[in-house]
Amino acid sequence: MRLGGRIQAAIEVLQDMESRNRPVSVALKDWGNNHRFAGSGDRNAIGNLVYDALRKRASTGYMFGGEDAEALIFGTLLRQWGMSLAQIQEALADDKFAPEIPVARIEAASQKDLAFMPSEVEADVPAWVSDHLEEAFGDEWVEEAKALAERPPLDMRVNTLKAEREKVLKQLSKQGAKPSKIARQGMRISAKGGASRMPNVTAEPAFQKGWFEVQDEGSQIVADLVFAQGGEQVFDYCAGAGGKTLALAATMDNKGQVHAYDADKQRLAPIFDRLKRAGTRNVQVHAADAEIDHLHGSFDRVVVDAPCTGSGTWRRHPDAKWKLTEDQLESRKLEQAAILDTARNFVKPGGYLCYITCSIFQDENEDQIYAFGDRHDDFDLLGAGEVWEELFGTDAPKPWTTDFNCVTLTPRTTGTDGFFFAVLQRLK
Ligand SMILES: C[S@@+](CC[C@H](N)C(=O)[O-])C[C@H]1O[C@@H](n2cnc3c(N)ncnc32)[C@H](O)[C@@H]1O
Repeated sequence: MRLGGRIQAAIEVLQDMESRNRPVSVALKDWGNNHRFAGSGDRNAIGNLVYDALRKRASTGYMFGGEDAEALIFGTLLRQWGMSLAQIQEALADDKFAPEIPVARIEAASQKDLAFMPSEVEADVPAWVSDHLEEAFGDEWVEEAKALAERPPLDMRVNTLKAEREKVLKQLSKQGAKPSKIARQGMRISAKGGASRMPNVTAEPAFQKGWFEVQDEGSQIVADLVFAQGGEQVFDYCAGAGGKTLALAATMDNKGQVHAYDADKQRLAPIFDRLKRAGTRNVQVHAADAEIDHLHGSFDRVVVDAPCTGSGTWRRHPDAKWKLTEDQLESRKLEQAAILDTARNFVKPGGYLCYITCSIFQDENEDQIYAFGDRHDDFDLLGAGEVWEELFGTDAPKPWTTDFNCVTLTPRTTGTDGFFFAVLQRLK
């Protein structure tokens, strides 16, 4: 396919997503199934166009006077793919699959006065979200939000149970993998622009052999901040598909025990294959409440990687940014408080309760921790900032922190997805 056909396809995917209220991944997959002739390069380019368009939906819509699919896709070519109108015209000339170029709209958008663009539009977030971001980041909230509207890199974590980072980096050097700036076992392939493709690293023999996992650097860092030590008893209470479980087991060098539990069996299901491939021998998986009741008061560390709005992952899931509602945020907050209150029972006296979210909203983060402290005076909030310096030194990029206790990672500060980490110690 030439660029014209790809543009037309991206417009159709956005329209389909909108009219049938479907996730972007489903609309893209459906388009692929209905257009079997399209090669992987075409699918990738169409996906890039659609995801980039969603990342800056509000600001592009503002420039074009509407958030319709035509405006968003041509706006993406101009703003994010760096093409001029003349270049677009040249690329689409004599392409019978190309849509008509909205020349007048593009010219008007290029001349639009942006001086009065509302902050939430510049930030590319829903209007109701701006208060939450301002609460979290003060005057810097727009810059923080803008960094969440950029393309993310591909991050991987080396599985130290099977390989050393140097060795895996060598294997992936052709793909452009470099050591991460913060995570000690991290590797990164940076995002490039336009129709560029991320390599399919899971097809690499090194992945099949379990030498590395695909995991955002922020997720690796918060797993590291748990500070699990070999020989300890650790409970991953919201284990999901096991991203943190695998990282914890590797940090502990297969010594001690990691117990992995999730209230949702379906989410837990992939963990078994992943554990096998990674060569972990110290993980017990629990899919039923009855299996964990007797574990009260027995853990050195309990990790609550809580269900949340996922606002820290909007670079990777830009459609979720526009679908999130205040009601959903309120529901997540109630769940988080209830899970913390239950999970604390598993911590032994002197042990630690680690709270993680992939959200950047204070109401899901600091506010939850301070409210938990008010409800339970047998827990003390410790300084995660000190653990940070011990693990990553003082030269690495620093997270956002208001009090040196709780830390918030963001694309702008740490170059990672947005994550929150806090640790409390059980006193008695
Ligand atoms: C952020 S995800 C976990 C991601 C996972 N730890 C990882 O690193 O890949 C949150 C998980 O919490 C689980 N969850 C929701 N409510 C729960 C509850 N009441 N008890 C335990 N887990 C719960 C969800 O099923 C979901 O898998």
